[in-house]
Amino acid sequence: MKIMQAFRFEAAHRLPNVPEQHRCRRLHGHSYRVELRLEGPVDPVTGFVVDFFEVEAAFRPLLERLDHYYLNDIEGLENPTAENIAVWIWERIRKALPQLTSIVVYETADCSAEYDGG
Ligand SMILES: Nc1nc2c(c(=O)[nH]1)N=C([C@H](O)[C@H](O)COP(=O)(O)OP(=O)(O)OP(=O)(O)O)CN2
Ligand SMILES: [Zn+2]
Repeated sequence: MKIMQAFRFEAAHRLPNVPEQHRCRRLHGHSYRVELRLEGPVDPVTGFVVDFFEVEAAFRPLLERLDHYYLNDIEGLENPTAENIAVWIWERIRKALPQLTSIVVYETADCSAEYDGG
């Protein structure tokens, strides 16, 4: 069974490694959406793969580090692309959520990056 829980955060960033004329080199912000995707058997007693409350508790400390911050200031996010944010979250949450299969980070409604550890 597959489950997914989504979270949102607001943050500012700039992409330091794009060409000078690229607009994303300038300071700007996004309303990010993060999807945590998990997979596993359904516990016959609880009816859960993982309790959504447990997923929320695992992600909360990371959300607090991201929401309303300038992402480039965060260690490991000096180049805060959607791809790098997905990897950053994966590396910090995976131990707490062994059923995690992938993380999707949306910068806009139309653009996202998905990381599955591979
Ligand atoms: N592969 C990636 N490409 C780009 C990333 C990224 O993380 N991974 N990021 C950016 C910029 O952050 C940029 O800000 C993206 O947002 P935006 O310019 O708003 O993109 P839109 O297409 O939604 O812009 P419109 O104004 O709607 O045209 C760039 N590339
Ligand atoms: Zn951007």
